[in-house]
Amino acid sequence: MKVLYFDCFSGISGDMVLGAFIDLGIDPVFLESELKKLNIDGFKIAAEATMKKGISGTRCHVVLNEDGHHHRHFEDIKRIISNSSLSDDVKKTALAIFRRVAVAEAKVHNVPVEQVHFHEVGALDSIIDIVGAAICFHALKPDIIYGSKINVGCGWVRCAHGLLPVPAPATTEILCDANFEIYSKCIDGESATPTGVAILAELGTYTPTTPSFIPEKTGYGFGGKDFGVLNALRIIQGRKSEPNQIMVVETNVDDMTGEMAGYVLERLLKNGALDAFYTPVYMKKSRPGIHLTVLCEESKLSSIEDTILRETSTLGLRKYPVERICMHRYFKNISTPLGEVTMKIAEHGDIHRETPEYEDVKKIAQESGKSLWEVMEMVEKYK
Ligand SMILES: O=C([S-])c1cc(C(=O)S)c[n+]([C@@H]2O[C@H](COP(=O)(O)O)[C@@H](O)[C@H]2O)c1
Ligand code: NI
Repeated sequence: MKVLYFDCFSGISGDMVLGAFIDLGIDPVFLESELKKLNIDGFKIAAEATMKKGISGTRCHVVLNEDGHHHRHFEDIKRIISNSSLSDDVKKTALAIFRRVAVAEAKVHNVPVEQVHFHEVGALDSIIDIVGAAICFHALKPDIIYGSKINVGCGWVRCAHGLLPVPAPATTEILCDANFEIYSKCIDGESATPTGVAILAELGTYTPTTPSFIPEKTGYGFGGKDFGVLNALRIIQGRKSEPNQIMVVETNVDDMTGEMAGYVLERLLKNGALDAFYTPVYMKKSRPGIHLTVLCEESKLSSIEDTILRETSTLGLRKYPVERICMHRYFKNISTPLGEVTMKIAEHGDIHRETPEYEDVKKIAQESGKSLWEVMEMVEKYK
């Protein structure tokens, strides 16, 4: 299982993310050629291997020519990304990151999301940072990205609105919709930007302490400012064995129709649940209700939580980690006089169990006119 750990000891910005990904091994030529699929001119990726505070890493920034300094609305940005020839996965991730920035700006400036007018954040370099991060993410295909506490800096930052407090209002709103702890230490200035925080909030899972995994390599992406301390995002890449720990997410509802309940299970399984099921319960005021249980990997937690809160009538949910034991499973085909049957084999220690796939047994029973019992007995003789 591939792990990336974003160590945000001096915050995170779009440039720092791209720099760290390139330092980790993403080819800048590949990145630029993918970005050209946006069909917009006026930019170049400048990635330079360099040293800061004696540490080698990569400084990456987007170089814009005159055409690049456009102001855009969220609608324009959505159109550019959707109409590009990037993969659907990259488009989906980039749009989700941008939406976080747009929702935050809408809230801060009290305008509808679609009409958010990006001056700095919407400038071409943010599009490049966000789409670039999505490209790197889908190229590396991590199973999980962990994110540390974020050192956001302190003081004031000068931007198009004037002098704003750090973290900037947009950054703060993005953080309010994420689940990352923030702090400020040793940095006078803005170390976490809206773009950087939105990327981490979308791709990452917060971890208050260093996660347990086997580190394999590191990438340092330098920021452009000099804060006196090392201004870099460090991504540590590593691996850990397949999770034997999964999450259980639960909620109770008593005011959904049966049709809605069925739909919710379909959505949950589509959005990454390992299993999802209902148990009948009696709730307050003796109301018959349903208890929803969802099993999922930690990396799918935010998608599962979102589905439950969006698609059910619940006002909250519970979640907790559980250990699981999985038997090793594989398949083999056997030939019988009535046709091929796939056997599912499950093993654990000295336990060995072979079971015919139900759909194969059913098909043979229907085609031969025999009962399911007779077909099962017949299969036993040929396995
Ligand atoms: O462009 C806008 S509207 C803007 C809003 C805010 C608010 O907090 S509101 C902040 N900023 C600042 O712009 C720069 C660029 O940010 P990136 O995420 O594009 O790197 C940064 O200093 C923001 O705090 C812009
Ligand atoms: Ni703003």
